[in-house]
Amino acid sequence: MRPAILFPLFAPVTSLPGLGPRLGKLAEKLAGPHVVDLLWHKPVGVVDRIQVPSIAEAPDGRHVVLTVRVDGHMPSLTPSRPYRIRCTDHTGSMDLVYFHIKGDWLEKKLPVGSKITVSGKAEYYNNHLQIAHPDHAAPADEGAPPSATEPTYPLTGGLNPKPLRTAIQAALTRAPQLPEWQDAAWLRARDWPDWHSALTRLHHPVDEADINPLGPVRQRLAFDELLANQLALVLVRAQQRKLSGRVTQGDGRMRAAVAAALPYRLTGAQERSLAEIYADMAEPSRMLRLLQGDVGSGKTIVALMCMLNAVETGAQAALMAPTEILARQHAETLAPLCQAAGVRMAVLTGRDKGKARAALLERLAAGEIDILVGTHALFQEEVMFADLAIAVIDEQHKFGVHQRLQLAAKGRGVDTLVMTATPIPRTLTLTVYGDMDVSRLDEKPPGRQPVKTVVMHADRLEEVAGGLSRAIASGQRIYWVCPLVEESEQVDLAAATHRHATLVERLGDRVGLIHGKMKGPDKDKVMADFAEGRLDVLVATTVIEVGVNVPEATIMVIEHAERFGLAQLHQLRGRVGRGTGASTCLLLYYQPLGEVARQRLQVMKDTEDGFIIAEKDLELRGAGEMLGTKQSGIPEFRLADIAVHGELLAVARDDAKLIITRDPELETERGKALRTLLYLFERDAAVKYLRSG
Ligand SMILES: Nc1ncnc2c1ncn2[C@@H]1O[C@H](COP(=O)(O)OP(=O)(O)OP(=O)(O)O)[C@@H](O)[C@H]1O
Repeated sequence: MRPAILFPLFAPVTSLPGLGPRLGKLAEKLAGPHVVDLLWHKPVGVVDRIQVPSIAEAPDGRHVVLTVRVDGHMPSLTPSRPYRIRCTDHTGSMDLVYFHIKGDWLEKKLPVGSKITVSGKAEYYNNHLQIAHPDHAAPADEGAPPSATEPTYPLTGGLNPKPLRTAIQAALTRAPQLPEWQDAAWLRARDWPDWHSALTRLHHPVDEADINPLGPVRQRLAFDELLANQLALVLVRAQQRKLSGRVTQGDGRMRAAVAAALPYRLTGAQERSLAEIYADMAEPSRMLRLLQGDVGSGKTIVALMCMLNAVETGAQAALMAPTEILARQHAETLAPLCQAAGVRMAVLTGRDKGKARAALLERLAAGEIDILVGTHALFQEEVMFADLAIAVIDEQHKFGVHQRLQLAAKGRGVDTLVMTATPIPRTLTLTVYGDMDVSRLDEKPPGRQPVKTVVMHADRLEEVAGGLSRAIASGQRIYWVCPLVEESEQVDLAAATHRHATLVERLGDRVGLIHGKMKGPDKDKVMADFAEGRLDVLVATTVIEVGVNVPEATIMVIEHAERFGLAQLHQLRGRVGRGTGASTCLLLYYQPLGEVARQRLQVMKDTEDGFIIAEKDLELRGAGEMLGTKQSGIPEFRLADIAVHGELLAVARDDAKLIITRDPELETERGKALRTLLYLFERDAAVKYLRSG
């Protein structure tokens, strides 16, 4: 359970002064639901104010604080004119300027003849000093004048700097002194402050160094966050090791039957990865291995072979996919091969209900199903295996680390193989998977031709559509991916429906539409129609993003390509070029491209190597945005920035391993402090793996 000392930090943001229900909602949107989230909200700049003795001495462009006398109010006469307050001192006059406000309340607050302190950016118009929207203007004898330096924060519409700053300052007063979890010698060597001082300096910066990502304050806090992340992963891993595994070594007969039925030979990379996996399965400890293979590298057959290795011993295997479409597709690919090997395979997704489902579960529990393919429905409690020996999880980062273990818990000594096509740069792999063993499919099946990628403005849409009718006439199949509209499936859908209608008009009725809101069986039907050639064109929202395999499809059109993340474009493009035919990918953009957008699309033109694309993406956009979506499973760091703190990540990994070797249950003084660190960064689940956790 979370220690009491942290309770104040996990109170809702609305418990902070000034954050009522309305502003509270905005603060939550901006930073997160808890007080601690405001502490993690980093300043982006520092206002550096100077006290000036008189109007004549205020330097242009600087933030100044000065004391003046109110001479008169000049209300705005038309909406386009600002409200002005004329002020003077013994050296001259100046104006306070307010746009778009009715200033009645200002006359009361700053009455004519009163002495006031004002603070804001000094600007000269026609040699006359003015301060537009001062951040402070109050009677000189009322309250403290603003401090010399003040942080500025990222904002969201409707939440002004002042209430946000007040709330963050209040959050800071709730931050307790916590026992030190970092190694004292390491802190001294780096000259880093303790946690509380670091936070205080972050939110009361004296200069730019206090908010600079490479300064000691940010580095300390980033390292705390990275250590929490790595420690949690190491604990999960250690937990896996504690559980006993099993030795799995099939006799090879089923695999031989499948190999004989395959229309191709395995690539060198597939053989190599399989050898690694078999060796791992033969060890008495549990396997926890990542199979990383770029789009179209042939992971599915590798998955089947490892599952057969287990089935040959009389045990069972599970293959879990992130979506219904993929689960069904895997099942379809595997069915003929399973049949050839005399293996009983079944599919279970959320869609299976009633009697059929009950019968399936019964057969599974009785050991009459050898391989179960499905979606996260496999996690359900009623799903019980007779003897599960291996769980293969496709595109695991859509699931969580803990879900992965949940599936492994359905058997005795279950080996886990996680498959991913998302090319995650090496630095980031660590944050998602920690120190998993990795097998790589770094070679594509022979005969693949490079996908020709063309970037063009959408005003050539007509031309593109014309080209498509020629392609269809020559028997090609086409994906048409519709614009991605952030956070609005509804609008995505409208765009796809509209595009479908225009393409039907132009190309006839062999144009299908598939989107996330469709019912499962309808989706299956459209997919099958496209895969089997009854449809020439498939208009889709991004539901086809991962894993769909129709080797005959050779053209991919992506509208509004500039809105997609590079990793996503790479995934989408990976849907073509999967057979031996020459393929093309058209990236259409609408807005004139900015420099970064242009460079990103250029990367897509230049290379098909997922790892290069991922590294470039990281470089061009920063880790936070890389995969765009929250469910990508890549932890969203609040204080660390992987593009800047990559080196610290490696240190955190080594540190975490060392800590767990020396103090596996986190029971020493430092160990206890580290538990607090895990709670602070909401890695509660990891603490549960500890004795008395
Ligand atoms: N050794 C091989 N030789 C020829 N073709 C192969 C080989 N291995 C796999 N394939 C074929 O390559 C295609 C892609 O394989 P698969 O669907 O397993 O890719 P994947 O790695 O899952 O890719 P993605 O992550 O993009 O879905 C399939 O049509 C498959 O039959």
